[in-house]
Amino acid sequence: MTSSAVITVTDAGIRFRRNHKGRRSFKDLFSTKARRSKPNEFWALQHVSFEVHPGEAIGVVGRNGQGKSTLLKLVANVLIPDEGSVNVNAGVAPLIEITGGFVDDLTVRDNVYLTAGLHGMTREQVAAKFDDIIEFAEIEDFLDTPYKHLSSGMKVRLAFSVVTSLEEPVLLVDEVLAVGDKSFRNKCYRRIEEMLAEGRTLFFVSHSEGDLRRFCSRGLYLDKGSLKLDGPIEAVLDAYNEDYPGL
Ligand SMILES: Nc1ncnc2c1ncn2[C@@H]1O[C@H](COP(=O)(O)OP(=O)(O)OP(=O)(O)O)[C@@H](O)[C@H]1O
Repeated sequence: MTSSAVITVTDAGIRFRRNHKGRRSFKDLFSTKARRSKPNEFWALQHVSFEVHPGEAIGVVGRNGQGKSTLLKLVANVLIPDEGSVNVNAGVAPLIEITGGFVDDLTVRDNVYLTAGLHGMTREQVAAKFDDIIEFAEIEDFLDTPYKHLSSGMKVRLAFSVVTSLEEPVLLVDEVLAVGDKSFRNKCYRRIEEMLAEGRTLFFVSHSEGDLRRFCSRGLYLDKGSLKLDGPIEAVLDAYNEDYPGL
């Protein structure tokens, strides 16, 4: 790892089971690695290596199911690789799986405090930002509403607003901009641009070429669980379009 890298992924691999019945048994916990059963396992990612430097904006492209979200979860430390390593030496604000970080039965207000608190913000720091977070999400009238009663668009607004208010150097965004309406999307674009101007590092999964070209200078192209290409975003999109014309 070079000293300036903020993310270093070295020969990382992760495998999943295709069905729940195939889950490892309790007995497997006590078996040696070689003797464990491996029903229906497959490698969602394998032999993935790259480094990211502070301030880079990286777009992750690939067809459905090729490991993009899995890669972001590895960087967010939500998943641990089965092979190789993923080192992230900065705080990460993850906007991945929208409903992930929020608690259904807590109110909007409590969820904001909880999520920001989990990322190290004090109550005072959250209080100072609270009105801005709610105003950006445009959910002033729902502060005491349980999170589960928000519409799906409102959930996205809240998640985007909270996560981009965290003072973490690395921002992970997985396919959320497609969900909001047009005016909200434009606000999100401006906020991402502000964050990039501040020198933060962006990891961006999207199926929108326009969004990828707008924010990202570098691309990672995942195909069949491998990192097929790591290069300038234009070259990565060209390669992807060539492999899968008309998508
Ligand atoms: N927790 C899990 N358990 C089992 N399989 C999983 C799990 N998470 C992901 N997978 C599988 O791993 C593969 C990669 O999934 P992933 O969500 O990373 O793809 P993706 O490239 O983000 O796809 P999309 O563009 O559809 O969002 C898929 O085959 C998916 O079914």
